[in-house]
Amino acid sequence: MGLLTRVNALGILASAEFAQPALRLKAVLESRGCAVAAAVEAFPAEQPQTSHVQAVLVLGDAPGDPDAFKQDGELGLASSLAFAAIAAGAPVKAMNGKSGKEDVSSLIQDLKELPILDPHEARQRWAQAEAAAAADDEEGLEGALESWPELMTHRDSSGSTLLHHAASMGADRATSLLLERGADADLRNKEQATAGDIAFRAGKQTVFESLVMHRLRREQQAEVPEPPQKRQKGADRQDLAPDHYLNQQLRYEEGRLLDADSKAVMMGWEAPLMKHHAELLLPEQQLRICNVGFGLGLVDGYLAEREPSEHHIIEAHRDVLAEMRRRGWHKRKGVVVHEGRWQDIVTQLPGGSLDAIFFDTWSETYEDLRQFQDEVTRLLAPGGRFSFFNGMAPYSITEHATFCRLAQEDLVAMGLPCDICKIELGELGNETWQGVKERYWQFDSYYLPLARKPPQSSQAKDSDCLEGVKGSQWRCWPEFPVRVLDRLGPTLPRAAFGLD
Ligand SMILES: C[S@@+](CC[C@H](N)C(=O)[O-])C[C@H]1O[C@@H](n2cnc3c(N)ncnc32)[C@H](O)[C@@H]1O
Repeated sequence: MGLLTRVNALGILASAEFAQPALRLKAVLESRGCAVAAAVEAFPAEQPQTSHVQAVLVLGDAPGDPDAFKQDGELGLASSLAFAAIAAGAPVKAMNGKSGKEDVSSLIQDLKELPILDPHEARQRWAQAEAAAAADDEEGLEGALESWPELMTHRDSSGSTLLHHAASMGADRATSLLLERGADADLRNKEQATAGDIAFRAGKQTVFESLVMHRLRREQQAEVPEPPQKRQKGADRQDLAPDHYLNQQLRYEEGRLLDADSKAVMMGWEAPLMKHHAELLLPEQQLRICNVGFGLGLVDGYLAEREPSEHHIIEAHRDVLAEMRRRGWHKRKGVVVHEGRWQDIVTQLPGGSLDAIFFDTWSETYEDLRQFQDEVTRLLAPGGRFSFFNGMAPYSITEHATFCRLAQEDLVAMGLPCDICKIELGELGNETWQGVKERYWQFDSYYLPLARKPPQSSQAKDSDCLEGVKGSQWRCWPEFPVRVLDRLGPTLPRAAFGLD
């Protein structure tokens, strides 16, 4: 009861037998100024009056229809708000059975009689918790959360949670406490920034790292991978099936390769990056390289300049293969073009037959990259190098750092420690993206991964990652790949990347 008088946004999940009490309760709460997102089984839902809820009431026994709350539309929206709040640590109260119905009735009665919470008092409670979070006052914060658990899911007028405030001040103990209590680190404020993004902007490395690692551990524990976050260049929310892309007609225009939907498969601005990848993959002549994904042929051009003894190219798209033929790649000395998907080709290449591998496909997810990495260990000769276009999750630096670290952890587990070379890319400018449906990159810094298979001989130097290219900076494993002082440039809205 105390809780219901304090929250100003409540979620209700009710089974059909509790429909009437749930609707009466909703009406009385709304009359007291509390926004309600009610998902009532078998009852048409109204648009929730709120975008987040602070506490959840579960009314009734299990719903008759197991999928009752998963539907599209308002019912599903209201229930997903409630489930998200539960996941974010919101207090939950359940009432069921005959006594539950009686309890709801008396609750309604009591609410009608009770004075409405003084908004000034509510603001004071929030201010107290926010100050404790920002000051890294663990005890004060714990006390506030014990008394008012709904503060865990409260948002202020900027849409920020306590975790955002702790992160902005670099309050690491408060951040850990909030995360331990289930605070949702994915929540975005009105500027679409997560707590991690805020820590980055505020220059708080320790808190940034702990939020990234928290996100990473969740990712690793997720039974079902979360596709939108595992976004390789171009993979869209639905994770386009590769066949779909392969059946599209592509067009080469003004230094770009576009798909049928005008999404950019590859763009000329990546040329300096491709050059860096090529230089680092082939530090000397007469090495054996395999590149996956020809695109504009930029990286292959730079690789060829370094005179490899064998140059394998795997390419799946007929339009790209036609362009390669037109440009004479099939007849080049030392070049072997493998026509088809890498998934069907790499297993046929002999183990230990390559000194370097580059991977840059399109419309594939992190899972595909990980699957490819399984083959890399087998294909590389001792001392061999592996790199890939690192365009993962470009819409948020926290997400990007999470995937950089995930890839590093996956690679090291396969015996391929991976260093990161930070390249200053500079601002790309809006004009770069004109005529392209969605962006696939935004940061002024690029985190180039270079994994190496340990050499057999003990004489091999292991410091050669530090012989970086001009203007580069190395973060050698296990150093953290992203630093809060790295220049990123202005942050773009997620819509620029085709996300909500
Ligand atoms: C981003 S482009 C590569 C750009 C290239 N690094 C360059 O420097 O121009 C991606 C390429 O991967 C190809 N591709 C996509 N999926 C593939 C797959 N499963 N196997 C082989 N090639 C694939 C695409 O057709 C496209 O040519």
